[in-house]
Amino acid sequence: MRIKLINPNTTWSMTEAMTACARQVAAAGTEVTGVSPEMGPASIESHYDEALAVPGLLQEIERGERDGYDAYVIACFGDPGLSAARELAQGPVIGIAEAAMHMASLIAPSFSVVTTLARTSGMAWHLAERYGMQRFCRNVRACEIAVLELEDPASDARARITDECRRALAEDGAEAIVLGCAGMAELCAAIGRDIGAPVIDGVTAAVKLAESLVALGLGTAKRGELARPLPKAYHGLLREFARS
Ligand SMILES: NC(=O)NC1=NC(=O)NC1=O
Repeated sequence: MRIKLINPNTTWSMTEAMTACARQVAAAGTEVTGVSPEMGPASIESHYDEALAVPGLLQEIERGERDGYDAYVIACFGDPGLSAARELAQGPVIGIAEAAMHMASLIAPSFSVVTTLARTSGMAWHLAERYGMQRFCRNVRACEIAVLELEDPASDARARITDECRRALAEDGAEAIVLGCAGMAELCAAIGRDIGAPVIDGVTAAVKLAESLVALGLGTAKRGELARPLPKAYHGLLREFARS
């Protein structure tokens, strides 16, 4: 099977890192292709960034449909454009926040999210509510690390994230941790060993969920809300999004 992993931000080094993590867990018969859109923000740290990431993301979904991909992963913790992407896709489209929260709920009665900037915490709380995860989610903690700082070898990002994870276990009563950024995927295993508790990265969780759904012959339900968008005109820069 072929899975298209879309990092909605335009930082290709981050795309390559998360795709490598995805390929490490992918089954033998699964081909994972990682891409960033041609247009969009270098990182997604606000509602504004998220809104401007969606057109490029949807372009990649449309291209994926044309190229015959079996499933998609939206690899940004805000799950940007998830429902719109599901309207375009025949196969499953999995957001990393939804995937990580559901996986955490299967192995622990409670989890805390450890994320980047405090200003994105509200978005994580909103997703927990939207996904019915309020009774599991004990807290959303921010390390005040910019997304692209995660890639800086000179940054103390791993130490700061690990310390916040420890505080989540001690203070929130969380029994598992959900990493709140695709850029943290490479740190997941090491942090899990350091803190002695399950740490879930949404990128790898989403790849395995996508694989499972495809293996079960399950795709996006296309009868109602997630049916293909209706044909209509789109103007200006969005002109190319018109479909017959
Ligand atoms: N909470 C986050 O920082 N999410 C993210 N921003 C990105 O650019 N990628 C993410 O996963």
